[in-house]
Amino acid sequence: MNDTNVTITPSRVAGTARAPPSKSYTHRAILAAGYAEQTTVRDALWSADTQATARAVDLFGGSVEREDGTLEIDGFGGRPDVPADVIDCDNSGTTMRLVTAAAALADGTSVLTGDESLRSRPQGPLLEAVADLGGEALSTRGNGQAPLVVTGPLSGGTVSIPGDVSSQYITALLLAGAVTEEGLAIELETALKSAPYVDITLEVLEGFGVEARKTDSGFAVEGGQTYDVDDGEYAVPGDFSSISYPLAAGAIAGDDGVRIEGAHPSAQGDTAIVDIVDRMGATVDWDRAGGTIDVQADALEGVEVSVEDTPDLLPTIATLGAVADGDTHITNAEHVRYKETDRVSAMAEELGKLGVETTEEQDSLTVHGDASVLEGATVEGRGDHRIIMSLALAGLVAEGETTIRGADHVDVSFPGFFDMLAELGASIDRT
Ligand SMILES: O=C(O)C1=C[C@@H](OP(=O)(O)O)[C@@H](O)[C@H](O)C1
Ligand SMILES: C=C(OP(=O)(O)O)C(=O)O
Repeated sequence: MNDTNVTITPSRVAGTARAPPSKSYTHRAILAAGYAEQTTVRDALWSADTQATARAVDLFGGSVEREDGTLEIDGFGGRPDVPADVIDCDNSGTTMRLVTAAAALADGTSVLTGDESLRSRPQGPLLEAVADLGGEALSTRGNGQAPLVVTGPLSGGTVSIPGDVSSQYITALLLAGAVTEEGLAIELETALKSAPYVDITLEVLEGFGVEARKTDSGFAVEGGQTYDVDDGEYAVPGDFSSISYPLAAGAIAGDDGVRIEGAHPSAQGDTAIVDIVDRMGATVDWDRAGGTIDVQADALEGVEVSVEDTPDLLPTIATLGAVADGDTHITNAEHVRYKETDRVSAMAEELGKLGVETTEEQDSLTVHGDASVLEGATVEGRGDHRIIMSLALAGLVAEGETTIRGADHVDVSFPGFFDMLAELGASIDRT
């Protein structure tokens, strides 16, 4: 992995692209199916990250079989077995958080690790929550980062947790809480960032017949519940974080229009990208019932956008801002620094190599847009799928050649990304 460089030269794009299935829904559906008896998950995303969650379900005593986009999942019988091996969550934060809480249900000890990026991301608040609930959860280095050692079983109770580091802690506790004896009440110590991701969790739980709810101070889930989906089948909707890339490509280089299929409404906060591209000046039409979005390029103008609810859109918006005229001010962005890379700095520095001026603050990124200054250069993908895909968009308009190093990492969320871009007409050379 990470050996492929991709070179893009200025291109116009046109035609139809299909959104890959949602990564967030797929992770949750795989684990929910692990808690259930037998489930068919249709239209699942099979990417490096979702495969990490499938491996965890296997290690907990379930089984995940794949045929095309369909997963046949046998659950681990309500409570996970103690894994016979270390759980390697690879690059996936969602896997590590969701699996940590699941491991705390097992009657014994689980060990979780991941790649270098994942081993630098914050797990401390979730470890403390597990410990407060009567489990044991340690960072081997004592720095709140993986490798993690988690010992269960915990039986539930009330726990408080910050809401401004990762919403995945809440998701993890809700998914596990449903099969504890006592259930869980989760009290938020701060306002919740990335809140729509918890809405996705509530939607998936409902789909699996599990009741969980918002409370005045946070969230709650009753214990002793059974995961069971109607007709044994769960279907995953299209991914709006992934849709942001063909949508932005159409907005900056789609003179004859780009159509995106598989764009049905769901709880995803990242549907906000449709409105953002519209506000910037592109022509956009979302047929929600038909699940298609049509976008056509136009002169774009800078906007102000809060990414409080939509952290994964920051890299896409930063590239749109670089091509737009005037400043794009991306606010409420501090939690975007805790991803596969510090994406605020990563986008500032890599766009800078293409000649784009930015102003970075702890909680915001301002991109001083001017398409005429974009000039091709060699940029680093930094092992971060969203940085790679967003820099590829900039390559569509930067003069000369833009080479992205380590471009394979798109397989984390969007394995066919460069094929899609090439099919839309982008000039791409892989070496
Ligand atoms: O729960 C999820 O599926 C996700 C939640 C978000 O993370 P945070 O809650 O850590 O911001 C998001 O950035 C990530 O890509 C997926
Ligand atoms: C941050 C992301 O995912 P995760 O937290 O699961 O690594 C992402 O997909 O952008």
